[in-house]
Amino acid sequence: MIYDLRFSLTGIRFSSTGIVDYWRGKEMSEALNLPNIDLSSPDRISTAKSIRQACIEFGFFYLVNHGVDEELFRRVFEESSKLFSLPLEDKTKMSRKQQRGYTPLYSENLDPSSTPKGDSKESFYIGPLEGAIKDLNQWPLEEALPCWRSSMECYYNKVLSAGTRLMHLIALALNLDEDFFEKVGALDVPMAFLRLLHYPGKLEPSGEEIYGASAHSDYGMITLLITDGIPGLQVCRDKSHHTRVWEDVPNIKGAFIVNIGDMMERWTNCLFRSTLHRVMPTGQERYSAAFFMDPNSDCVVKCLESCCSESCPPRFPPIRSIDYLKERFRLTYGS
Ligand SMILES: O=C(O)CCC(=O)C(=O)O
Ligand SMILES: [Fe+2]
Repeated sequence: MIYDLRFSLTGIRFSSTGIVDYWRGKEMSEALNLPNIDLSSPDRISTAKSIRQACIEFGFFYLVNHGVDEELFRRVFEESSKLFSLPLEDKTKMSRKQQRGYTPLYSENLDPSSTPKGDSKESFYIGPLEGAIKDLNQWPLEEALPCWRSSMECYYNKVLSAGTRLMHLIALALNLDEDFFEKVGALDVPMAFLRLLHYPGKLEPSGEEIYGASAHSDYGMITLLITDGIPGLQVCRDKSHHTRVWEDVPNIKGAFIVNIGDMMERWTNCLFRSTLHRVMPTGQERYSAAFFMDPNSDCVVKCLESCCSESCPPRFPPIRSIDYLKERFRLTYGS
């Protein structure tokens, strides 16, 4: 028997894979209360401790006082909406190549075990703006969208700078020197991707289970996400449990929602968790922008000494960042 009470935002579903999904909605008092991390706090030691706690407990937190102003968030969403409103033919001219450019509706399936159709979202990726690979980016024609490229470049650079400051605190949170991630070469030219996302409100009727983004964890070091405030994002804190409990992540205006990715989980031998999350369609159109901050291609991600011992050996072998990312993209897109 399949119960699908998805649109009530509180429900239970027994899927064909035998995994039981249960999710808590707004009506219940237990809305997920993620910690707030203040990036500009002068008390860096206490901030690092709070980050450590948040990464162990949730793998998610809000980041405030990060130096990227709300007016720029607004501009990003305005320009993003202009791009997704272009005729499909124009968007298709910028189709995803080398992980840059446009991906159409249903082209990506983050969790093939749950839904064969693919996710109901379209997206646009912007890769590193520095180094030899900067020219791989694709941009809409300036005549069509005059302020588009400059707005996105400005946003990319500002989030990268906030993300780099956050990585210093994450190093402190792991009892490492604050420039540890620079020293291991993760941040020279980080493989940072800005991904604009658009979830259409109305979907064509389908007999299949459709997600905005099906259950997944992010691949890299950290992700800094902003949303337009429309709900839908949910996390499952215990991915290994047979019953998956999904909790809504409320938006906080002006704050980044930060989460730990799989490569950080590998670095920390699962001390910091890369938490499963998804986006449920609510019938409302939704925009978000995820900034995936991943290590420089050649950086080798290897269990930190402070995170392993004889009784707790490394769970993953060392891997080069680019090799790990390529494999994950291959599994997601089939290419
Ligand atoms: O749109 C969102 O709120 C989350 C998107 C996401 O998780 C992703 O693109 O990896
Ligand atoms: Fe994600």
